[in-house]
Amino acid sequence: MSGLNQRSLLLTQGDPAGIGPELSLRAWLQRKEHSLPPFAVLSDPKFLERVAQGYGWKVPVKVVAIEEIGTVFPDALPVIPLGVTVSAQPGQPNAAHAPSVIESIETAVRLVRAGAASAVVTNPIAKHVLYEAGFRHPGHTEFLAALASEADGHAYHPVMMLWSEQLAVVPVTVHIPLSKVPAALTEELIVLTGRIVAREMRERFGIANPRLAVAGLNPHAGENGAMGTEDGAVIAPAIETLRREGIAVAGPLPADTMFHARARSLYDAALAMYHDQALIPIKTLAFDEAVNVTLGLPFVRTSPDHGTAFDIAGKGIARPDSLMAALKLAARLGRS
Ligand SMILES: NC(=O)C1=CN([C@@H]2O[C@H](COP(=O)(O)OP(=O)(O)OC[C@H]3O[C@@H](n4cnc5c(N)ncnc54)[C@H](O)[C@@H]3O)[C@@H](O)[C@H]2O)C=CC1
Ligand SMILES: NCC(=O)COP(=O)(O)O
Repeated sequence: MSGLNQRSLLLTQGDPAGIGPELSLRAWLQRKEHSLPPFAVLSDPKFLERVAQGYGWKVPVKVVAIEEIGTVFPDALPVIPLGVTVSAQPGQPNAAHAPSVIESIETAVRLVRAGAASAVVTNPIAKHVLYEAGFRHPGHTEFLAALASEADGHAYHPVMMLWSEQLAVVPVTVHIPLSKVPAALTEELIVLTGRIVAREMRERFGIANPRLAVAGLNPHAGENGAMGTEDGAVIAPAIETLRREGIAVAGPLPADTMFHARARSLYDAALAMYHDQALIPIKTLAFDEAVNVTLGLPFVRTSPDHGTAFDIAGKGIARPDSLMAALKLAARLGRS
């Protein structure tokens, strides 16, 4: 495998009715001004050509073998074709699109695991559309871990991190209803998540002694038990365990005061107890720059922080910034 090829990234198709296709084309068009690393899209080349034509964008689409990505990328958008044809109207999701969405992810993982490219970058998928087609995984995060486990028999615990220069957040529980969070939140889960975050902040992000901040679950981190018991009974003991292991951890912190600028300067990553506790602060601070990166996998995966945005798909107004940030972060982490 050539060095050039090993630096290439594989970008999945995502939901073809969402903004993923137009963002992939836009990112390629802006490759020079943003010094983007070479990438190939795993999709139907004819579909991408039609999307480009619809906007009047000059994007030559070229079917490539994986080792050609780096050499083709300066002059054409490299595409690795799927075994299915893709036809979709922007803003009109359909469960019939699921096979191409899933095949694109599976193929990217297989190729990266085989060492043929350095990282997987995923375009957004609409989870409910895939569920309609029988998809059993809550989202990419869990699906990618399942694919990795199927391949080598190891049980991976995937950890979702939303990263930006200003803030990195980790939801300890992820794609579950809010009503199920208290029961899902165990000392073991918090410790396991904290260990993975500390390790990968060191090994992948190059932070020698990462500082973690752990949020409480309840108002005022429980107010000494008067406003909830999980903070003292579950979160505090998990923090003690992590500290005994030599990890620098603060908490449980009241979640309402841990995301302002001075508080953020005291830690490298914040562990939040549920999805929105983590994602609201980072999407408010850095919606256009933040990247979703999955920790705990045997390969690098990043993604833009946003979803399929069916409301604006096909209008040509979707911003490619977060996808471009995801491509750059994947290239950086893929080198570690
Ligand atoms: N990594 C992934 O695959 C993700 C997938 N999703 C999926 O996306 C679907 C829609 O989710 P929503 O909560 O509506 O979030 P969304 O991120 O798709 O849209 C939220 C709002 O942000 C706007 N927006 C999103 N991306 C934008 C961009 N690049 N430029 C300009 N405006 C942008 C949209 O127009 C909308 O008003 C859901 O089915 C969800 O499962 C959501 C987040 C991540
Ligand atoms: N809100 C973030 C999100 O849903 C991302 O999920 P995933 O598909 O990356 O697991």
